[in-house]
Amino acid sequence: MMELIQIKDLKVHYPIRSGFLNRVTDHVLAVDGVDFTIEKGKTYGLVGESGSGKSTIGKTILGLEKATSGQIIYNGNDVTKRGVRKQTKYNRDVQMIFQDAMSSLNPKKRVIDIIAEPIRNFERLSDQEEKKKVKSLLDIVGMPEDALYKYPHEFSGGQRQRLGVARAVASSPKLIVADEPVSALDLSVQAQVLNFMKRIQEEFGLSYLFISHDLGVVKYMCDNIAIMTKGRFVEIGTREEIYTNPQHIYTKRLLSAIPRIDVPNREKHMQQRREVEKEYSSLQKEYYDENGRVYDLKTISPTHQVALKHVESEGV
Ligand SMILES: Nc1ncnc2c1ncn2[C@@H]1O[C@H](COP(=O)(O)OP(=O)(O)OP(=O)(O)O)[C@@H](O)[C@H]1O
Repeated sequence: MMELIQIKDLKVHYPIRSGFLNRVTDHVLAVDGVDFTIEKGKTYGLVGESGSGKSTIGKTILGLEKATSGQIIYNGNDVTKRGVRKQTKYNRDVQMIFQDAMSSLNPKKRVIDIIAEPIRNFERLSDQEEKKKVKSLLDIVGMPEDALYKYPHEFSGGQRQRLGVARAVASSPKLIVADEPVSALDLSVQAQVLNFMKRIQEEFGLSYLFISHDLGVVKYMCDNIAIMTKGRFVEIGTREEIYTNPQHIYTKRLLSAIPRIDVPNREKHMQQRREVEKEYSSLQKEYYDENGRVYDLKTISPTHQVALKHVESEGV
């Protein structure tokens, strides 16, 4: 395996301020100690429900949020340090695609300026060269040349997402953080966008960090997957492992929630789902870690890095 970027014991805690002195009284443990590696040319999926900390990991890798502790190692450098990101090609090598291309594309700018922006940040091209480059990027994402001088509102949601991808690949990145890239799109358009994201991945040898709450989409896109809840990974594995042999009740529960449209198996699926829900709700025992923090069984897993000690419900 060829590793591109390594995340080590990453924690991102947001301060909560209160009282008339506006003192920090507590912290949201948005990301609370995760380890993973994204390989070259592969897609790493982060799955979990709203608020589990997925976006915070993405933003911290992009340098938009500050790590509280831990390391992000890229080409041997720890890029959680701002100075390191500036000195290296990191800011150029790591780009993003957002869920909502409408709000991430400047409505007052024309397509040529939107897509050329990352190029302008990193290299000086003549107007001619720049135009040629933007045209080729439009071609790569399957958009016509006459898009050059149009504005974002003149396109459909799927087309805007293509423009977002064209901008993300403009600086020839190595990694793209894609945060819910298709969630706002119609199902038929989702498939198109996912397919050309795959095509571009092959063409450029790109890696993706693919963030989604949709296990159907993740199965289609991701080679390795981490299931997240409350700032921690409860299960990590290859696509095969996660989908054919899920270990953690939380993963089983997410999988059983994928809607089934094949009618003959629907009743069987509903039965499995009821069983998972029953198992999930019957787990009342609690665990605590070395700092005395208490966890539900729901939120920890066999792969948990911290040695958790078991507390019988009656004993606490
Ligand atoms: N700037 C912030 N200040 C304080 N708390 C924050 C901030 N950003 C996120 N949080 C909190 O951190 C936790 C993780 O949020 P995050 O957005 O990473 O989750 P998520 O899994 O991406 O969810 P979603 O899919 O809804 O975006 C949540 O409890 C959220 O309320």
